[in-house]
Amino acid sequence: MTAQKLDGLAAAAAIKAELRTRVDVLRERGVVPGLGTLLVGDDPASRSYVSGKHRDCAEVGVESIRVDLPATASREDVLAAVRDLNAAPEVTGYIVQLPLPGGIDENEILEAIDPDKDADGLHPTNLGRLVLGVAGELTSPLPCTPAGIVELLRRNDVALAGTHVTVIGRGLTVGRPLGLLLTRKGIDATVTLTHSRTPDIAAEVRRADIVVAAVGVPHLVKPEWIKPGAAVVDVGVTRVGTTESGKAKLSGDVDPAVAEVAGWLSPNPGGVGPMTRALLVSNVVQSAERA
Ligand SMILES: Nc1nc(=O)c2c([nH]1)NC[C@@H]1CN(c3ccc(C(=O)N[C@@H](CCC(=O)O)C(=O)O)cc3)C=[N+]21
Repeated sequence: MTAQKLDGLAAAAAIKAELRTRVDVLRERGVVPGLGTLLVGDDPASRSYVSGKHRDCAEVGVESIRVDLPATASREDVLAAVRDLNAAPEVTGYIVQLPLPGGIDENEILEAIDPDKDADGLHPTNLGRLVLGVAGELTSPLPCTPAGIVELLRRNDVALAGTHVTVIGRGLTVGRPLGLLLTRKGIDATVTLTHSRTPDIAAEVRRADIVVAAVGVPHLVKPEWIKPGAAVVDVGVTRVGTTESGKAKLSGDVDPAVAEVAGWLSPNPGGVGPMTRALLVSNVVQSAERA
């Protein structure tokens, strides 16, 4: 057996096509959505992610505003840049690329973002709205990777209601908010949220209908762990070296042999990454529509 591919590039392209129509409607009303990015330092992976976000915006007709600070920037420099982005009328939503260089308190920076311009859905007010709103429509921005995972499954007709989902990883951007999202009314999955101190992760994965791996441990998830036919979503990426031509060699959290047991598998790259970016643009368009 070989798993069906959860194609993130295809799903992201469909979402971006839908967003383009919404952006055209906004522009006719004189509203131009704009995404700001704040990047501190020169980590090559972060640079490449930020460039990808600007490319997506251009495809959809969203303006983008790029602010880059050197790795030596102080807490005050970063807070000043955040205040400028909060005040800039052409920025309808923005992100502060994580991780920030050591010594800068990320939570303090996230709290300084205007929640109405929080394109990542990581401001405490918006995370709080996700906690408070178990049912009904949420108009606040959702964290992009969790929302992208749910969209990727939905667009591939992988049912969520009544299923058991095991999430590996409790990080701020994926595991923790994903647990909240999947247990909302209308989605109705049952979630086991595992982490580095979980005694037997393999046992928690074995009973899952859907597995989401978001830890950044190369090939952690083994085929013997997977219930035959389960859907497996590979989120983590780790640089494991460089090719002869100098390109980064990347490894996901899922052993490729899982494809022989799983019913669905998201490739990595080409799975969750493009979905994260599409949902980011979606948050920016949504905030421009609200304004
Ligand atoms: N405030 C903040 N928000 C984020 O959303 C955020 C962040 N900080 N810090 C880092 C992580 C990582 N992340 C990725 C997004 C897209 C790809 C992506 O599109 N990857 C491509 C390949 C990468 C490439 O071609 O360069 C793929 O999976 O196919 C990867 C990683 C967002 N993050």
